Amino acid sequence: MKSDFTAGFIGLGLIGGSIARAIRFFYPDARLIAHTRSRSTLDYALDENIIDEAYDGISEAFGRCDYIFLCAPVETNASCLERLKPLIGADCILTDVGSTKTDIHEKVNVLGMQKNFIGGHPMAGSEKTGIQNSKRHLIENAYYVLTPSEEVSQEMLKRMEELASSLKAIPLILDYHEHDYITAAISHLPHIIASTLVNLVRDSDNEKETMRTMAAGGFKDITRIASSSPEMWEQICSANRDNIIKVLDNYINSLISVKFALAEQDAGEIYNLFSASREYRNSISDTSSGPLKKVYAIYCDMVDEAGGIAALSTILATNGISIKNIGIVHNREFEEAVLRVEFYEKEAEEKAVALLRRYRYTVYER
Ligand SMILES: NC(=O)C1=CN([C@@H]2O[C@H](COP(=O)(O)OP(=O)(O)OC[C@H]3O[C@@H](n4cnc5c(N)ncnc54)[C@H](O)[C@@H]3O)[C@@H](O)[C@H]2O)C=CC1
Ligand SMILES: O=C(O)C(=O)Cc1ccc(O)cc1
Repeated sequence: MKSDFTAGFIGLGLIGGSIARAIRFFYPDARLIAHTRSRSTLDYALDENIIDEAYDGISEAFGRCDYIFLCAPVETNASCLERLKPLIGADCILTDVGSTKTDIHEKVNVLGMQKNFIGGHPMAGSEKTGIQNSKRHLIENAYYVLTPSEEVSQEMLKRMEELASSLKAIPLILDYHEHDYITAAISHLPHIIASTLVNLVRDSDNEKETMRTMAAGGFKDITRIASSSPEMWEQICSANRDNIIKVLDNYINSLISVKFALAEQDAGEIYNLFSASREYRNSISDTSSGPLKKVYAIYCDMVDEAGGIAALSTILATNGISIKNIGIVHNREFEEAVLRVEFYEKEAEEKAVALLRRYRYTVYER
């Protein structure tokens, strides 16, 4: 794969910005061009050296691209295809990052653009939006689903897989219908559940807002994604309506079963609910790839148990590194107890490893 390619971006927020940053880092000779809705995003991207050229519309310049990434909300991505059709070259890989795939594939089929289109969906991200929150590490170790059109050549698909791998993501080829059923269950329904739960609490609260005040760990854990972009999620839900309705029906039935079990005082059934979910949830690794938050943790040999935590956290704090979590771990993986230190982001983890090694700590990265 050549390294001096041109990549175009339409939409340059959390996901587009993160992919552009990763390309800039791994391919310093690549040329990056972009169009987004707001001029301030383009100016920011130019100032931060994320892109080389900015355009206020989908101009002829996109005809020079070896890759075009559609990184706007899903309806906007599909609506750009018609304008791109006469511009793109025969070897251009046209891809998107949208959370739904059937809608855009159907538009590609109608327009006869199957030879160029490989659907894409990096299974990474967060409730945040905008290029200011983008990070070159965002897609690292995350599955990057690819849904090639039937007419895409093996050579083009290989190029796209190689690009995703070289940006440190893990390509995973899926049929686009299957993709949309899977994401309805593991991503779209959970967003609906989080938002309806938050709104239920808001509507059930008293005037003093005691529920809001007391809302604790578990509630916050499962409702983080209720802070996601309404514009983006309305479009995802509309585009994947049929699949979401199917899994929503199953979910409503399971809630009704819980209600019956409670009414019937069926303790066994309630116990089974929690024990089955515990077993399955524990089998999903928090460090594995996917839309679950990535964990940036390191392990250090303890120098002395009593002052160990204090000494290490002082070294990190005085060097401007924030700790998300710190604690002593005893398990079979390590001979002696070790300190587990968790960070908010990859950069902090990398800085801490280098720093602690300079202080002669033995550091394990897992
Ligand atoms: N947020 C997440 O965690 C993930 C989102 N996605 C998908 O990625 C896409 C982008 O999402 P984010 O980056 O999170 O959103 P974002 O809100 O951070 O960025 C969206 C970008 O699209 C631009 N845009 C919006 N309407 C436009 C228009 N009409 N013309 C040109 N540009 C326009 C905005 O200016 C912005 O640059 C969506 O399709 C979403 O389904 C995929 C994986 C994860
Ligand atoms: O914030 C989270 O945990 C997410 O679920 C992020 C996310 C949002 C949309 C996607 O299509 C994929 C991942």
